[in-house]
Amino acid sequence: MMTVVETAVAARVADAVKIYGVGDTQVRALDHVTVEFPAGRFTAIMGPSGSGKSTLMHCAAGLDTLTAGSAYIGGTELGGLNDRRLTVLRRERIGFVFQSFNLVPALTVRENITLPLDLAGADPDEEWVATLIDVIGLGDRLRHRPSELSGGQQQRVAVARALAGRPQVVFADEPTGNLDSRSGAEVLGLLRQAVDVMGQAVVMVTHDPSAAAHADEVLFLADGRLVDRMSGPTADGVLDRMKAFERGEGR
Ligand SMILES: Nc1ncnc2c1ncn2[C@@H]1O[C@H](COP(=O)(O)OP(=O)(O)OP(=O)(O)O)[C@@H](O)[C@H]1O
Repeated sequence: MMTVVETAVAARVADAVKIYGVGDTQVRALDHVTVEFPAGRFTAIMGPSGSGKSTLMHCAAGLDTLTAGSAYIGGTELGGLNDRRLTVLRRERIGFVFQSFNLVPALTVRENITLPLDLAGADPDEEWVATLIDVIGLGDRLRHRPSELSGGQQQRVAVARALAGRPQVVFADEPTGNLDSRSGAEVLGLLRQAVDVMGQAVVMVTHDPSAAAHADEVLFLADGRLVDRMSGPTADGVLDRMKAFERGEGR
């Protein structure tokens, strides 16, 4: 019997076009982008300001809709879903980490972590939640509110929340943008662990070459197009590539 080895795709966009505005003010934020985000891999998205990184992430995650082309989470095409089903899909199959943490102030650390499961009406897998709490190192802070935590601690809670439902893919938008380098490195280490130990798919937008160096692959966007990719990135390698783009090479 033949064995077919397939890399599962956690998320992808095909021939994605996103146009904002009309007439003279029209902006083509994505210009025929095709990209796959494999399961069990950490992908970073880089590029100059305005190159379409956030747009790509938002459209891939069903937070915004494409003008043309298609976006999939696993085998599900997002364009075919109504608002209600899209909301359910985001809640059950995608984890989000934002630059500004976005924890619920009135809830405790523990309640924030299990919030996606509570909203989905799912019973938390207590063993899994305990593992996550252990990994983020905040076991003694479970009854605290977000305002009682440092930025780095809050972002570690946000990562645990994103992982709590074992989603098909985690999208992280500048997760280290508001953190000092040490807290940032802790958060990146957590995301890396989620990929290596849990087989999680992670997609991260970042401006920071040393953050991107934690990924398995870096995708480079310029003017809404995918212009390059780098496997096994190093911070220096990514920085050199970014500088080359700024000089206008390789477009
Ligand atoms: N809601 C919107 N309305 C109009 N234009 C928009 C909108 N959102 C983004 N754009 C434009 O689309 C282009 C891509 O924006 P996007 O935010 O995806 O870039 P980015 O690479 O994430 O930038 P940054 O690194 O500055 O966050 C930019 O020219 C931006 O001005």
